[in-house]
Amino acid sequence: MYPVCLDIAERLCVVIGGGQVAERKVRGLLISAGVVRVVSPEVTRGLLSLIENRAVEWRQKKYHPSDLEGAFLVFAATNLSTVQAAVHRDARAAGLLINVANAPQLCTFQVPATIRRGDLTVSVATNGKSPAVAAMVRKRLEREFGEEWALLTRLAFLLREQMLAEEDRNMEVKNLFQKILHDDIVDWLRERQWANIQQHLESVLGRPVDRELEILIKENP
Ligand SMILES: C[C@@]1(CC(=O)O)c2cc3[nH]c(cc4nc(cc5[nH]c(cc(n2)[C@H]1CCC(=O)O)[C@@](C)(CC(=O)O)[C@@H]5CCC(=O)O)C(CC(=O)O)=C4CCC(=O)O)c(CCC(=O)O)c3CC(=O)O
Ligand SMILES: NC(=O)C1=CN([C@@H]2O[C@H](COP(=O)(O)OP(=O)(O)OC[C@H]3O[C@@H](n4cnc5c(N)ncnc54)[C@H](O)[C@@H]3O)[C@@H](O)[C@H]2O)C=CC1
Repeated sequence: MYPVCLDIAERLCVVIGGGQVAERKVRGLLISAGVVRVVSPEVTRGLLSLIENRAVEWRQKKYHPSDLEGAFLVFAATNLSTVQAAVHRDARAAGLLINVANAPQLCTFQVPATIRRGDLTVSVATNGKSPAVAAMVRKRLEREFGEEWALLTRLAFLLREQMLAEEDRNMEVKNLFQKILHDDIVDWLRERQWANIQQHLESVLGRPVDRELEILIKENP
């Protein structure tokens, strides 16, 4: 398995099945701004409320190959192995990326356990060997990585944007971030110790960082 981050914004993701597993996949897709179509005679309460809010399209019927038209990603998440096999076969034939919830060996992609802190994403996979271990590691990461990591990522982005706009930059960016990113800055961000952050950044960069900090503070008072 080779991990990648897919841009699914505004792309159609078709989920066959409407149980708990389908619902979990749908929620993950919506977080990443995917356009979701669910095909299933029945759906969970959770899916129903997403459908009622028009966050998800529902084809209230059994799977038919035409349901895959226009898809970028396909998920087979029914409880019937014959349906699972048919969706897998049709998606493969159409050259689509396919996740088969009951058959890791048939998946062309698998879904990792994931935490998100702003633009920071941490995903955990076990090559399909133990999703429960993946979920366990995800829970640990949730405790270890708080919302301050969203701030750190945002701040680094604001600083990096400026660095990349300047000339003679490549070596510099790497060296500067080695100096900027240490454990203390994570603590300062958690505690909103803006003065310490400002002092540290200005001593490394040798320039004022009022603009970047103003943006960050406005977003995270
Ligand atoms: C291959 C893969 C395909 C895919 O779905 O993408 C797959 C396959 C299977 N899962 C099964 C079971 C469970 N899956 C979970 C949970 C999750 N499963 C997820 C991913 C994956 N599951 C992919 C591999 C990822 C990896 O590399 O590890 C997570 C990470 C992501 C997500 O689904 O969003 C999400 C946790 C999210 C989180 O908590 O953060 C739980 C726990 C629970 O439900 O609480 C159980 C019960 C306990 C257990 O079995 O371990 C079964 C047996 C079905 C049966 O027996 O009927 C199969 C089929 C098989 O293994 O044959
Ligand atoms: N990959 C994963 O993370 C996990 C996978 N599984 C596997 O995922 C599958 C689904 O699990 P659950 O959601 O718990 O099952 P479930 O029984 O709650 O839901 C099955 C869904 O499939 C729908 N369905 C049945 N026939 C259909 C058809 N012809 N066309 C379209 N939809 C149809 C049903 O209406 C129902 O909504 C099972 O095969 C299970 O073994 C189970 C746990 C975790």
